[in-house]
Amino acid sequence: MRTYFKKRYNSFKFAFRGLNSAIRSEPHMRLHALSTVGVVVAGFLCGVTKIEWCLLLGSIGLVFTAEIMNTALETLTNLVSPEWHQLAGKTKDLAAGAVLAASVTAAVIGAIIFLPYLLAFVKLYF
Ligand SMILES: Nc1ncnc2c1ncn2[C@@H]1O[C@H](COP(=O)(O)OP(=O)(O)OP(=O)(O)O)[C@@H](O)[C@H]1O
Repeated sequence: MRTYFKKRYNSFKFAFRGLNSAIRSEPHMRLHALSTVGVVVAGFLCGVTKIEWCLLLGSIGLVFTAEIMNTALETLTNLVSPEWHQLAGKTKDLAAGAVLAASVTAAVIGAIIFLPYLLAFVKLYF
């Protein structure tokens, strides 16, 4: 039982190490972190509903997950194929495509949620 908990503890430790490494070494991750702060502040300012919070947080998680998987695949590709190879390029392009798909989805969800609040604000004050 003690070994079980020790193993789970180590798994979390390694996972947090990966998250920390991604945030420290990837400029895109810092951009995502900054966008996250912006979205959370905007969410509080607009007073978004519970469902809207869930959609926003889900989108944030989706983008972070895609970016970390992209970093993992880039790192592995650099290890396995540091020299130019068509398949290495394809792997990196696919991983980058996943980040783009997640980011566009998050941007559209953000626009659907925040635009009505923005329009209401504009109508009220202008
Ligand atoms: N070993 C390789 N063989 C073939 N093409 C590669 C290789 N490495 C990179 N490429 C091509 O160059 C593009 C950019 O690769 P790079 O490793 O610079 O990724 P990046 O998207 O700039 O990463 P970062 O997230 O660090 O900015 C890849 O998407 C791929 O098309």
